[in-house]
Amino acid sequence: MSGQNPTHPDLFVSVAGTGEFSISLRATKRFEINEILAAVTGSRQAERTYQTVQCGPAQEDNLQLDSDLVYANHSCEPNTFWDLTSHGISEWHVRAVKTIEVGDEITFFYPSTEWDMEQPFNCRCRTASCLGHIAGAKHLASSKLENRGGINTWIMRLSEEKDEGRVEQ
Ligand SMILES: C[S@@+](CC[C@H](N)C(=O)[O-])C[C@H]1O[C@@H](n2cnc3c(N)ncnc32)[C@H](O)[C@@H]1O
Repeated sequence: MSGQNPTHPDLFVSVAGTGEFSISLRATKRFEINEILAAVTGSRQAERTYQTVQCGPAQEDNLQLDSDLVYANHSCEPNTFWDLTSHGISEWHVRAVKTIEVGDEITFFYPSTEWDMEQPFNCRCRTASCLGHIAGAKHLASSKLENRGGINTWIMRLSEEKDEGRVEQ
């Protein structure tokens, strides 16, 4: 749980009870734009939960993270991209898309990995471009996803197939 046995204390730690969320992930070092924070590791599982990260186009493509990355919250203006596009799990990683200062919350855009979330929520990221309800990419227009960038390619593909009426998930 939060605060116990941190997995990457020199990079980030989970913090309980500060700000908007019960648990959030905070940087313990500064990261430059495009710097890789950490590998995304865990075990594949068929069940999708609010704590899994989708790692491919199928309903069964889910990853139960085995690190403090599991505490990363969603933001509509995130400071990281979770690149799970490569076929090899060993290449999956979290990359900074903004400069991240020590103490900043580390966030990512959940619909960049999640097609249809198990547990949608009303977003509390408080950013100017907040989308409000976050339920996964399936519930967003593909044009919106395209314009913002930082979306895994298989999510973009599902979104285009949905536009063409070819996906029923
Ligand atoms: C994997 S957990 C992230 C850590 C979580 N904050 C915790 O306390 O365990 C994902 C859950 O955090 C909450 N969450 C994450 N980002 C959020 C946001 N921007 N607005 C509201 N709730 C959010 C939602 O309940 C979501 O299902």
